[in-house]
Amino acid sequence: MDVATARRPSILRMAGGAVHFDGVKAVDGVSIEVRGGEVVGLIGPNGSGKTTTLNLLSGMLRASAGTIHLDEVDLTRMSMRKRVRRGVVRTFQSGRVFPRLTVRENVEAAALGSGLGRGSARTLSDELIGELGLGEVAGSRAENLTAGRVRITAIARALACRPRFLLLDEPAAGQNESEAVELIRSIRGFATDRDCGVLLVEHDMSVVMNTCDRLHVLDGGRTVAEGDPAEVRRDPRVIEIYFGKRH
Ligand SMILES: Nc1ncnc2c1ncn2[C@@H]1O[C@H](COP(=O)(O)OP(=O)(O)OP(=O)(O)O)[C@@H](O)[C@H]1O
Repeated sequence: MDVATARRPSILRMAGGAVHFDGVKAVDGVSIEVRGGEVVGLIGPNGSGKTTTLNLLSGMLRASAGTIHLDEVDLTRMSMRKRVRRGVVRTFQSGRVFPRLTVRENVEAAALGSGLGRGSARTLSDELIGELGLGEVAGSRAENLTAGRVRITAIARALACRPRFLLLDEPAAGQNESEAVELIRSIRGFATDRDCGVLLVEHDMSVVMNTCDRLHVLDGGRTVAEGDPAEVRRDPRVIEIYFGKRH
């Protein structure tokens, strides 16, 4: 590609982000970035600050220190709603859906809400439903689904918003390892096709090893390692956290 015309990927970036709760340093000076089209795994033991980092990036929580930018735009003090309008979309571990609507209606509603017309919303939701393996429950009400399927429906809704950056809180919770890997690969396919950056929280190192472009490891609210998954896997501090005496 001609270097002069090559498009620079968008970047969502937090620099020195911090938040404390009653003296607990939940996140303590974390710098993290995600580029359009890449999938970054945010991992670490219980209580290491993963969800809080997602909350800071999405605007659910305000940082007590540090900055958050989407390219040149300062998001640090911007509300969650405004960040969504700019394309920064977060999902929740519990999966948030309309229980009385069918899976298809849930996904279409999100696509319509993002400004697509009826025909395009239907096409996109059919595509997402197929890709995420929801075809056989497309006509079922969300209230009748298993917890795992509700979570995947919530992910389909988030993708239907056509995000520039997607922040996923344990998308594969409750799935076995091969289902988890398959789900993250599907999300990855959409991210790559649409130049969407994904930051996903995951407990399980083996799930993220083969599905993420980069890993960011937290412990005690601080970054202990980041980079290529194979390198991170060999980092002595990561080995200590995941395979050392503490576990
Ligand atoms: N609203 C809150 N009030 C008080 N303390 C909080 C709050 N939210 C998080 N914490 C504390 O901040 C620290 C980081 O929590 P966080 O939920 O971000 O960790 P996590 O890595 O996502 O953990 P897990 O893997 O268990 O979900 C923990 O010590 C937690 O108890």
